[in-house]
Amino acid sequence: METIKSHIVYGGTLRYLKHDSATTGTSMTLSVFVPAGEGPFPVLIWLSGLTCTEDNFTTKAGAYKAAAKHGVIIVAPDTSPRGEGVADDPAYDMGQGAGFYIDATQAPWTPHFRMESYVVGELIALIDAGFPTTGTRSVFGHSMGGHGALTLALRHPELFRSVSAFAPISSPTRCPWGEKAFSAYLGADRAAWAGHDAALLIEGGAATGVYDDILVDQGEADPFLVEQLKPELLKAAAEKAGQGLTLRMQPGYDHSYFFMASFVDDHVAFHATRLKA
Ligand SMILES: N[C@@H](CCC(=O)N[C@@H](CS)C(=O)NCC(=O)O)C(=O)O
Repeated sequence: METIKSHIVYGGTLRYLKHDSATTGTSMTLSVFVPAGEGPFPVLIWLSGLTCTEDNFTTKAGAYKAAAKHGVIIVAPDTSPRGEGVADDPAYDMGQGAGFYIDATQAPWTPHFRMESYVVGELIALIDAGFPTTGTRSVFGHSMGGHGALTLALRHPELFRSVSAFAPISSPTRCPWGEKAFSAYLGADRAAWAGHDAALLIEGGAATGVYDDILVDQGEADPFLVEQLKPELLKAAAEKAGQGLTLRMQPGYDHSYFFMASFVDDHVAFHATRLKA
């Protein structure tokens, strides 16, 4: 792992890092905040949305004051493999910057687009080997990364203590962003899609009894709310399955990091409580 740059913030150390990933077959970038002190500290993984790199959350979310206060490491990976020789698409919602936290099964995406395996395998191992962690972790994210946080937590409940999301794509099999990405990365057979749909996973009882509560914040003035995000599908699924879900509709807030900065302290506290239980 190579350190690109490092800053002290709220007494802790924030590093931008780069490493060669065996999973994606590319160089991958990430940021890691480690609080002051020797630790060990629990880990909170952040997954960003469409068009983002590790930098958007790191510079805009304002999460490190709360992370320092609660003694939590925060890791923010890039949203996809990148570089020459990596498949891409001119659209903002496909290809580089739009990895959707799944392992592609279709050409031309298969060799590098393996973001599920990257996050739950290599990234977790890298952090536990390179930093003073307790070996416990939680996950949260925004939009495409909210979908990533929810689905990875539901698919791998043994790896995470808690999960939360901002404006998640609640049911990618039932919205244009998800239908487009899943068609390309997973193919036309919708049977392969269901296992990567948070609402369907919850409805099917994927992690019932594992997570006491799932915290979701959603801005009511988010331009993607009705067509893409559909938190009502998450809510209906949770009610049907008896899954704890706190969906907070936030009047006036949009889809931006200003919205997330306004509520990120609540999310860090939500996870810190569960990581230290
Ligand atoms: N049309 C927008 C859609 C993408 C978008 O809103 N991305 C969200 C995540 S889904 C984001 O976090 N953008 C980066 C930022 O606000 O820093 C764009 O191209 O920026």
